[in-house]
Amino acid sequence: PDSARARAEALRAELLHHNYRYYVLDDPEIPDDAYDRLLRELQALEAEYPELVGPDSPTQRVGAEPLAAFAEVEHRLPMLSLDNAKSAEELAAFTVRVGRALGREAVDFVAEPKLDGLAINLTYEDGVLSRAATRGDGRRGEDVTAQVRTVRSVPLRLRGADWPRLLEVRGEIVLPTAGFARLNARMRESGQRTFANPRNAAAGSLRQLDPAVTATRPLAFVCYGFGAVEGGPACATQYEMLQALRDWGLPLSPQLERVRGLDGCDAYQRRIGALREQLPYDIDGVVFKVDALADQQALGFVARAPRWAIAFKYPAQEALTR
Ligand SMILES: NC(=O)n1nc(-c2ccco2)nc1N
Repeated sequence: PDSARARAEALRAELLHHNYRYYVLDDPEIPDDAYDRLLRELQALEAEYPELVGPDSPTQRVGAEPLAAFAEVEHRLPMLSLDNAKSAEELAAFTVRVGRALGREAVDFVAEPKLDGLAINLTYEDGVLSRAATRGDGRRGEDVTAQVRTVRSVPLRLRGADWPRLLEVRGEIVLPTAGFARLNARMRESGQRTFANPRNAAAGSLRQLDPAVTATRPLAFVCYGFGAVEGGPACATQYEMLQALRDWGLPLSPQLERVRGLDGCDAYQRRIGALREQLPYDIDGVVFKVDALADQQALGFVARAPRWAIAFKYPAQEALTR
């Protein structure tokens, strides 16, 4: 059934594109019912010709039967933890230390909000999502592939071209504040325990053995880095690498910026601190990373935290009665 195969491939490509428009760009091109009609046509084709079903098919978001437990997986490269700066003085000390170690005055940093969710590692092989794992202890985490496949802003297949044959993407799964309130209301109605905060709700939703339950939770994904990379374009800076991830269809923080020196970092942390309540999800600070990858290599790490990055933390938000 070559015509069926061709039709299924065309539908898959079209549905992946519309999923990207809606869930990653938040800018759909077609109405929901048109999307559902395409999805139902593909589901019917795949039911008639099961050999057409691939792991990147949008019909395979809510996948297999739940496993009895989570498998453990080892990250190809450890997932780092971040050193904290809790004051403008400590942030200044970080930028001075970095400038001195690099023998340079104004160092460029990549700056972004520090999302307060669950850190995960996505593995794309030949452009197709092959595995997702929690951070765990930094070296080993839990295999949550089936659960992460239900998160619509995680692409099942990379867009664009010349992506690396192996690409590990690091990011945060969050439960946006609006969805968190709706979820707790649903939990109360069904007599279940509510979640204390969106971070616990995201972790609880991902660490559900049954992916069908995860699929009912309004989770979002924002990527902020990469792990093992084999092949693909050579990038000299963190910012270039993040733009490449964006081109391949991965969602980045809208507040991602490049800033210069202490003044740039300080202005950024003030700006995001003023925006904090308006952001759609919880953040517990901002993160600054030295932009040039050669500088990151030169600075290396202390224990597990890199010398080339710092998290500037805000005071904990008053425990809002959500
Ligand atoms: N949570 C969060 O938003 N993070 N976490 C990192 C990170 C952790 C280790 C290296 O980078 N970066 C950002 N934006």
